[in-house]
Amino acid sequence: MSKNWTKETFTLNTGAKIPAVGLGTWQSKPNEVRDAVKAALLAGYRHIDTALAYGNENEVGQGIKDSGVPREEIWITTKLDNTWHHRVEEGITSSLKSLGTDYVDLYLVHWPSSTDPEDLKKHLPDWDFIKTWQEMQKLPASGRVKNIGVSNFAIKNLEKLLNHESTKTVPAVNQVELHPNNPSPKLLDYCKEKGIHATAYSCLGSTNSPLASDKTLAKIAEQKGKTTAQVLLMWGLQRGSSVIPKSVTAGRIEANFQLDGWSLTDEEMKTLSSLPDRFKVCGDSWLPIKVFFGDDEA
Ligand SMILES: NC(=O)C1=CN([C@@H]2O[C@H](COP(=O)(O)OP(=O)(O)OC[C@H]3O[C@@H](n4cnc5c(N)ncnc54)[C@H](OP(=O)(O)O)[C@@H]3O)[C@@H](O)[C@H]2O)C=CC1
Ligand SMILES: O=C1CO[C@H](CO)[C@@H](O)[C@@H]1O
Repeated sequence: MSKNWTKETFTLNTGAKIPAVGLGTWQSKPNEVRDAVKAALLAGYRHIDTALAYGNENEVGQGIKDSGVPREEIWITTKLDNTWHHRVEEGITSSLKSLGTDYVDLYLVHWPSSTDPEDLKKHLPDWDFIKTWQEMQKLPASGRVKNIGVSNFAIKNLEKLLNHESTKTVPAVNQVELHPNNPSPKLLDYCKEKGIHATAYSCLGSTNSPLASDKTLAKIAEQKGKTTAQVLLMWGLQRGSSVIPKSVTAGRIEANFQLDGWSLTDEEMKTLSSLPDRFKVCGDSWLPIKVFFGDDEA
């Protein structure tokens, strides 16, 4: 059954409603991201994804103000950087200041890696993401963070977190890489079972996406009279994940939001979920510890 996805939300375990489609901003360059955020909000987007690590929170905040859309109508997600795990309070304070807002709707632990700021090849010896989550859990009481969640958490990391005695708040969201070349059905099922909403990042396969030349995807898009990007977004949405396509190109920002009143059939969904190729945009080789264990793949 087709939906009007541009108005649709997913309800989180806190009762909050995250808009199904958002704008990604990783690799959106300075002087581009401000206009991209404004263009997206004027096109109807109500969800913007950023991170301290992207170095663009300031411009994202400016784009939001330029748009004239009231703050309370917009869902803002930002993320705690790996080298800030032992400074959660400072991390959120810095992000709020850069964004020029009093609160964010969602604050995520960007990776389950407490990286030593003095040496990016090292993990902090006395700090892991369990301690980080203890600090994260304190944030909603202040009103400066409406919901807390995680990102890039494989099942093994989620199990460790959920089974720890200090975990009182189940993450509202796990933001992970999801596209037909990295569909992660086991991880998606696990999140669903635990009441954790999954947001799909690199949902188009990111920059230089191998999916851009996938013949099966191209055929489905042609048959439906849609772009391959629109089909990829619909595939993500129909699996129950919110999607956050990044673009700094006005025409693409608009086209990526044309997701109302059509759908993929069960057969098309199955075909796209069974593409044989596998690739990951964001691996863990750059981190001091392993965070993926294969259970996010499959
Ligand atoms: N939590 C995490 O660790 C991560 C989170 N993310 C988040 O997810 C967002 C999306 O992921 P990202 O990796 O950026 O990649 P996406 O899968 O969103 O792809 C972005 C790329 O696709 C291009 N593009 C966008 N729309 C179209 C279109 N309609 N037709 C053709 N090309 C198009 C963009 O180009 P152009 O801009 O030039 O138009 C850009 O090169 C990020 O921006 C970030 O906010 C991403 C990675 C990791
Ligand atoms: O959001 C992100 C974009 O990619 C980066 C490099 O892999 C990461 O910092 C992060 O996952």
